[in-house]
Amino acid sequence: MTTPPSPSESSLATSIYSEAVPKAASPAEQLRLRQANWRFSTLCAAVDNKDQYGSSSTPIYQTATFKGMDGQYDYTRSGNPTRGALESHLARLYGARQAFALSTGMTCLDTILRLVKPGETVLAGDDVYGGTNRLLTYLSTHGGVDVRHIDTTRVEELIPHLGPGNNVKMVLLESPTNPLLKIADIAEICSTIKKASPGAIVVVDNTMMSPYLQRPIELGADIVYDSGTKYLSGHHDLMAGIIAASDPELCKSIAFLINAVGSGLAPFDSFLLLRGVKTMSIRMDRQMLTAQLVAVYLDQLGFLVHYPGLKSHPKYDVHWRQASGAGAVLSFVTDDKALSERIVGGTRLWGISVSFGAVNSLISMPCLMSHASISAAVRAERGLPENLIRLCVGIEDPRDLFDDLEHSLLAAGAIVPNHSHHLLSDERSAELYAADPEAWIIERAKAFKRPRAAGAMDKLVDGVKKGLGLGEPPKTISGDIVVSAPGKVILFGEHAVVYGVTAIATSVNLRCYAVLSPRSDDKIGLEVPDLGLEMEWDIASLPWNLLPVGSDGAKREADKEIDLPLLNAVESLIQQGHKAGLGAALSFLYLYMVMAGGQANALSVTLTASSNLPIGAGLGSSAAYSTCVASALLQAHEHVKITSSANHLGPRDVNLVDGWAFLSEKILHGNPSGIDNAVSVRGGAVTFTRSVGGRKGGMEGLHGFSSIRLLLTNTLVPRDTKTLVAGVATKRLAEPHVVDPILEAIQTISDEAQSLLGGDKNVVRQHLISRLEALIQENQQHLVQLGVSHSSLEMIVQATASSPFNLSTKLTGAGGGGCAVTLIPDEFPETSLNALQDTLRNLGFEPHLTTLGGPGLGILRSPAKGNTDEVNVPEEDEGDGMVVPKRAGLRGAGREGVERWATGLEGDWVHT
Ligand SMILES: Nc1ncnc2c1ncn2[C@@H]1O[C@H](COP(=O)(O)OP(=O)(O)OP(=O)(O)O)[C@@H](O)[C@H]1O
Ligand SMILES: C[C@@](O)(CCO)CC(=O)[O-]
Repeated sequence: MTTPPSPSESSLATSIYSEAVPKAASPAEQLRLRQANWRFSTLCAAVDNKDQYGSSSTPIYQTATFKGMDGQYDYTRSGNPTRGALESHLARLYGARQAFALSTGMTCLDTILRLVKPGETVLAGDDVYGGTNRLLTYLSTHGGVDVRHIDTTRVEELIPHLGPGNNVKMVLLESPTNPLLKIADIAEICSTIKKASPGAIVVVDNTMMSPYLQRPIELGADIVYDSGTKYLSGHHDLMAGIIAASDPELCKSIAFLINAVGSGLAPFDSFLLLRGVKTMSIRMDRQMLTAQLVAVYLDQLGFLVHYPGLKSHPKYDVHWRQASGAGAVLSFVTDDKALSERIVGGTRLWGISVSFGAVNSLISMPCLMSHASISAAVRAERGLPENLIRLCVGIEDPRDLFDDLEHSLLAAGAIVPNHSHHLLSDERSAELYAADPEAWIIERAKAFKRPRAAGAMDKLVDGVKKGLGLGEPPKTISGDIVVSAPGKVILFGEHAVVYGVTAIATSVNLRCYAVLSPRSDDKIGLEVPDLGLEMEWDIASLPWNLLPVGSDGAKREADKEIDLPLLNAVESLIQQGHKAGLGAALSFLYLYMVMAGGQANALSVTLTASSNLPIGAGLGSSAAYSTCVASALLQAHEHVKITSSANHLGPRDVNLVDGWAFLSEKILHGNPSGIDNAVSVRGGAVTFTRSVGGRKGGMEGLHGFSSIRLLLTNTLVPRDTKTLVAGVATKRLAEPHVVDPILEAIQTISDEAQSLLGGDKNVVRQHLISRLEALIQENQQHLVQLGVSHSSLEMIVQATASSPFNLSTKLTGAGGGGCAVTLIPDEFPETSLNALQDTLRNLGFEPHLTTLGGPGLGILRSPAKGNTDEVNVPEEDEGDGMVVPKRAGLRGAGREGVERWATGLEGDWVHT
């Protein structure tokens, strides 16, 4: 494999400026001619700025109007000095008479298409950008224009449309096409069109190349346009489009339309684009070098790769005749849509995004993202594979990009270690990379292979390994498992509930969400973006030998107690700087192991969890997380199944999840009562009594809760439930005569609250509220006596109790900071509620009104088979409509976006 010539060395990159300098010319003339010979990179950087103060960078003329009637400019819609400077700079780069800067690439196309009249024909490629396709479709349905999509990589396909009497006004080309990197012979098409249809205009969307690599006007095209959002600006910090043309009449028509419509680029964006373009060639050189390596690597691994830098590209010669580089976008097929989703979902450095051309590397599945606005049927007709992955290479260090991509390919099962080749040693890798990057990447790729492309040697080695009981393909799940579970508010009885006192709690509308996704590299992974946690372990390295003999994975019953030697061994595997991360990883890994029951039954999976609950604030974030972990793992082992007809989870499943979530809570909390997980799994409002010392426990639904308004206020003081629960235990041991009467008093409070909230129709509303307020105050006093309040909580108690609010507040959950809950009576005015929230905010707290009650555990049921290929992407907006692999979507959603992410998923949620 040979690397194509560096673009800066290519003759094409310099050809348009190679005028000879005559010896007899004057110094000024000599300078002009020398400048005319400047190469492309020099032209990019050397902006000809004629500012009156000699400013080095072109100033931003942020003005709509200009004074006086006889100046060069009057109104920014018609012209602006910053835009003007950009346009003359770009005209030189495009080798065109004139360049125009517009608001987006699509605005360019819109402007150009206005040159076509109803009844005329537009011939366009069949692998055009989705947005282009959308606008062309609109033109044909609303503008009476005959739009025909043909394979423009085959000139002969154009011929039938150019017969005598044809009405072809415009031919629209992309080369290379996006995302299949097909090549059209621009010069040949131009000459064919000019001969057969002299009046037709050839337009080239040059965005994939930029004027640095390809200048279609020199090849005979009439108009070229580019999305300036891509390589020209290079940082994805602006939107712009450029049109360039040389025919004076065309230039006049385009200028007329831009002024008439008002689509010229704004001054500030013109400034940014002018700044970006200065580094275009240097950015693209770096991007292309890496793109070539990526293409060689994937090709070497046996994927079908589309990239004109590969000699195997069917139109390699045509491309290199008309362009001086292969660009930095490539695509490859995996033959499996789910596999592609796993690859895309597993990368980190390669961001998931539409668009391309910026300094950051991107990965996407065009059929789900940039080309989603083309229907699945049309995509199939045009040979756009659903599993196609597009890579847009940025300027990062190639070694980091390969580490990331390789990790994801391996985890997804797209490649497996190749037994006949060893991994490159670090020294050899460094040596080869420095000496010959292409040789380095070929060697690197040899250590892996595609699973199905096993050679005879591999088969032999695999066979021997299999015979030894090694080398079985890793067990995994068939698709993503998606679950969610709510947090809770305890209204009465926290802490006391640990000792068998009744507590009253309800779920909140804040939830933890989790995706369990398959992987194929014999590893297990955990990603918790809320805690900045990303970990993975080799399944074989887990302490399986510590599992009790006879564990077989058929765990239908949850373990009641924690196996401490196993827990300690698991803990020693976790290197985590902070306590929260340690707890989350420990409970996950422990449950993972005991639920599998042994290595033979272990599944290679990654759990991704994220929550919009404040973590460690007393709202049961750990129980919501535990419920998600338990329910996802139970489904993975098929102990809990959602049938296509079920509209809720049955009691057996609910109890099973609850049991395992409780075990996880034991790891996180030491001695939990079980109320948090009970509410998280079941949702709604309950009274909960733990079974202690032979006394019967139980749980009952409460229905008088939903109409009561509660204000939750987060003190933002971090605390740890485990420590607080242990503190009460110590106090009780030391002073039972103090603690036991408190527990009894709390029982009395819960009893009264239960009868008030239990749906007794005879209770007058006003009486109900005022009694609940009194009970809240009493309960808070008892919690203070137990030593679990905090000065921040007391501040909230006082602020809410003071005039004019006169409200009752107590801590909720474990206390020691965390959240306070305030009862808001029915008649409490909105203005006062706002004033109260302002007061609390001014004190440095975070108040929010929450909806109480609502569903417990939710499991996402995938859409029925048959519909799965039709992704529900809004037609009108490429960006918002993007469908991202579930795991990556959850990872990137953030606290604000997680609920939107969940409701936007394909399928329906089945709740308890
Ligand atoms: N979204 C999450 N992802 C992963 N782990 C979580 C998540 N939320 C909570 N956890 C785990 O739960 C621990 C917090 O539990 P803690 O009991 O201290 O708070 P809480 O459950 O919010 O409060 P309370 O138990 O008083 O209601 C974290 O340290 C972490 O280990
Ligand atoms: C403090 C506590 O009562 C509630 C924590 O949300 C502990 C428990 O019940 O597990």
